[in-house]
Amino acid sequence: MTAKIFIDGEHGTTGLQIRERLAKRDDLTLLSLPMDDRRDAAKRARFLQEADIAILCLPDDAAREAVSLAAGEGTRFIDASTAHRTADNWVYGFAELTSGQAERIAAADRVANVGCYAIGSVAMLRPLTEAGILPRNYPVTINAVSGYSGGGKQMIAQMEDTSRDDAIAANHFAYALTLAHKHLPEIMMHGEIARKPVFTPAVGRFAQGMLVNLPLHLDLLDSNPDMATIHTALSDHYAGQKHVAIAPLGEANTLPRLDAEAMRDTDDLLIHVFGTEGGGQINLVAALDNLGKGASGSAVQNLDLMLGR
Ligand SMILES: NC(=O)C1=CN([C@@H]2O[C@H](COP(=O)(O)OP(=O)(O)OC[C@H]3O[C@@H](n4cnc5c(N)ncnc54)[C@H](OP(=O)(O)O)[C@@H]3O)[C@@H](O)[C@H]2O)C=CC1
Ligand SMILES: CC(=O)N[C@@H](CCC(=O)OP(=O)(O)O)C(=O)O
Repeated sequence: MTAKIFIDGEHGTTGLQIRERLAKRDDLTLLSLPMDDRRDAAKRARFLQEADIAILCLPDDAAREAVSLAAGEGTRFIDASTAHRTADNWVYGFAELTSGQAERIAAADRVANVGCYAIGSVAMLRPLTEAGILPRNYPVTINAVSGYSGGGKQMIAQMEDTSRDDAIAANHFAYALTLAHKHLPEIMMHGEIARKPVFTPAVGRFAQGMLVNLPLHLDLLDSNPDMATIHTALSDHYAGQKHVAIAPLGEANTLPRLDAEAMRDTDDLLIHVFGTEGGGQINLVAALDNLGKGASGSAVQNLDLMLGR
């Protein structure tokens, strides 16, 4: 029997990408609302109740509402919004997070899909905190740049349509300048760090792609590790994984630059360990597509786990 899937918000940026990934699947039946009905609560409720799994690609409040619209109907959820990423009774939808996470997702009724900056950050933090290399109270700094599709339909329009009153002219801008970005609780909880990071995201004039930088002073880490120790800890953590990989050590000597669009149109995340041996510092950099492993790609990976595919 095919599984019934409803993408609530399928006409938005994340929803469209999930629909494209699922379109050719014959093991699924997609319940689909026309664009004009996308905000019709009664029609959404019908599909939310009928679906085996509903994937929510909505703003936070609408995602919470969608869960309540299907209350008691046995629908399983994957929520792409920020609403449930640190909530009790929701499993965090990063299958490679730690041992057993893929199995927890497979068994879950409620999966909170990852945030794009958050998965980049957590993917680098968690192996180091788990290995006892990064003290949980380390003063973490995270700098990142995202493609503008990370801001959804609104930011895409602001970046692409210069005639709009709210058009954005900048080619590259920093934001979240009050240091209170909504991904911070998620990064802290799943990265297992105790001190709030200084997180400065930015957006560039490209549609999809992301670099997340985590610079570290090696003498402030436990046992003053060298670059190879960090590289090994990351490689061991993700050994055998298909969607998370660690680039070879020493790349900094051969790569003149790192393209923020390097992982565009993939569902994979690639971690680099940059620095100079003996230099006392490293910069870990996660490269991903904000709509791939940062959103829609992860959602489909979680869906497959939940369906036992
Ligand atoms: N873009 C990205 O890279 C990522 C996004 N996410 C998260 O995924 C979710 C969706 O984001 P994104 O796809 O970018 O956003 P978009 O704005 O592109 O799409 C959201 C969709 O939801 C619809 N919608 C809004 N409010 C309601 C409502 N009350 N009832 C029904 N439908 C509604 C919108 O319709 P309308 O056109 O009428 O506004 C639109 O179709 C967000 O929570 C976002 O934070 C997560 C990771 C990365
Ligand atoms: C470029 C841009 O605006 N990015 C979004 C985050 C995108 C993302 O991860 O989505 P969630 O909102 O679901 O966490 C932001 O900073 O708010």
